[in-house]
Amino acid sequence: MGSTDQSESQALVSEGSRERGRGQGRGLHRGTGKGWWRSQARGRTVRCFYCDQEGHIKRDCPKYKAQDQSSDTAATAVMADEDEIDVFLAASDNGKSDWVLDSGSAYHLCRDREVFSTYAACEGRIWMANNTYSRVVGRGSVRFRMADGRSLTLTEVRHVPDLRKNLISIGMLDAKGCSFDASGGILRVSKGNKEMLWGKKTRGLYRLEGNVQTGGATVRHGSSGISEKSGQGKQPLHRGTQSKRRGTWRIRSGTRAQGDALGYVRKSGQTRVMQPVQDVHREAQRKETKSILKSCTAKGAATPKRVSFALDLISGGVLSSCAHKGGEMEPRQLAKIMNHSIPESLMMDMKAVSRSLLDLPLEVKLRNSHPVQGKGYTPRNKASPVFEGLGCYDMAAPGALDNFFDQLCVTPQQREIISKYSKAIHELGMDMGRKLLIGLGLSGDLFNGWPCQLRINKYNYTPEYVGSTGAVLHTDPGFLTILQDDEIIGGLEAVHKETGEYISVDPMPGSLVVNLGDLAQIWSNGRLWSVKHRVQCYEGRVRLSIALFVLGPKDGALGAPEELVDSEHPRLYNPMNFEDYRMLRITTRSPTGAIELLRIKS
Ligand SMILES: O=C(O)CCC(=O)C(=O)O
Ligand SMILES: [Fe+2]
Repeated sequence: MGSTDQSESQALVSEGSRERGRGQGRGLHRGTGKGWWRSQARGRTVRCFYCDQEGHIKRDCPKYKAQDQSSDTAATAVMADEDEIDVFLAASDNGKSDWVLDSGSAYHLCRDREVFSTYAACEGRIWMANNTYSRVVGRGSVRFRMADGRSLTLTEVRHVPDLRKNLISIGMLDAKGCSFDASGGILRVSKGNKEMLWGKKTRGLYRLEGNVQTGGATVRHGSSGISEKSGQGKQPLHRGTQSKRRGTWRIRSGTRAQGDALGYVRKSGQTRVMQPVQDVHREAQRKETKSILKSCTAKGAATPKRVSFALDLISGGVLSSCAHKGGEMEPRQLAKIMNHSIPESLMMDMKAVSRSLLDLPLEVKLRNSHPVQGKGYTPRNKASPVFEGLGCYDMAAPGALDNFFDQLCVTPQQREIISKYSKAIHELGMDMGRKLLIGLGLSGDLFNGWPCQLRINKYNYTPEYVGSTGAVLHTDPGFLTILQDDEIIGGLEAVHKETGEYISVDPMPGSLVVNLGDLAQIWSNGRLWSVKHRVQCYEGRVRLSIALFVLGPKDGALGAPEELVDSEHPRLYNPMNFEDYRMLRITTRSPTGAIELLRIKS
């Protein structure tokens, strides 16, 4: 992918991590988040990221503190829930700690607070292979004494009290440059030509040959995420304070678990073929996503909240017809689509190109100008210190992309990728316009000739911003938005229409988020709803998203067509032209409520 951001490859499952401590993740983005930006962040009105009340921050939140203290209880409660393998390993834990290496987990996960040698409480969630979330309550380092006496520290370990299995993520090790070799029932993990750790196969699980070290010995953090000390004097292998069930870390192999169906090593004839771990994860994610989508589109299935908007265009039908329920329209606000027409490789290439464009010097980015504010480059500014965005207005119009390319001195190879992606995403948008009409019992080419804007959004998050807002609560003023959000860093949150709750729209690699804007609500006479959403900073790492905004017709006002207006459905909104509506929102400073100004009083 040609990315320069080392942090981005670390996670493949979704996690919203909102840290209390400051230690983790620092220094990854040197050169950003310097003094001026920090002072901006400090000046904001505070809102608790845990209970959403104003006036205090999460660290001081009484509810957060209460849950934090009760996390030990939660960890104890899961003891009764061990499966057979866990019980076996726990029972055999006579002075040895059991750690499992896992190709299905995107993070190192540990359920025991007391084994961490460094620790910062945080709040987040992690998507598990059984399609549920578990709470992340902290992160830090865990030290091991390997069987040969070397000391090893695993960093960036998430503390997940609900966990049934403690896992060392092969994906994370891979992202840190480790290589793997499995033979004779031993899995060896090396870095360069140095062996870092190894696991022995027991009942299909590779168990780390080493012991957790607790206590105050020095911890040295390596940039690789694993640090190593050799030749240390003997230390107690296992402290008396450790519980029996501590440290059941396994290496999962082959067919053992749902999220792990592929294993990390494939055999081809007699030759062992190492499959790129990232590919394995992506495949596992795809499978997981599909099964979630299946479960939530299945008849009568209880839909878990986090995927309540999930929608599969292939199995679920078109956007709006999918929203029909018992003949009645149940408007959808936001959908996550898989199985769309855009190849994942193209999405990733576009992300890589976008990242490099936003890494250009400021003076170059400023050349992406447009007479209308917000349609070209939006630099970071006082009101929005983390956000910047590049824009190509009316991207399907002749010459628009070429102009964008010239402004930013885009290379021929980058041009090809952007052109391909723009064509594909634009076609998808147009297709959705047609399908929307079909879903409403109409026909035609709804979006034909409408200007669309391509925008590449970058959120320059650093740890100081965790818990703050990257994009304020808003609705999109246009008709439809198709977003390729960050495949790793979450943060997009939509407001549930009925409950008013924030629902986090978590990353799912390969998926696109589709949401409707104000113009869709006006045009559909209230059958479709625009969704209020915002972007929060969950992690102090750069977040990147690419949006296609289908805006509105170039000329003339857009209102509900006659077919959607009758005595039972009187016209709700006065028609309006997109640009006028956009100005109305700006002048009335109404990023969410301007549509009410168009409501026809009955
Ligand atoms: O970056 C995102 O995830 C959402 C961006 C967004 O809401 C917008 O550009 O309107
Ligand atoms: Fe938006």
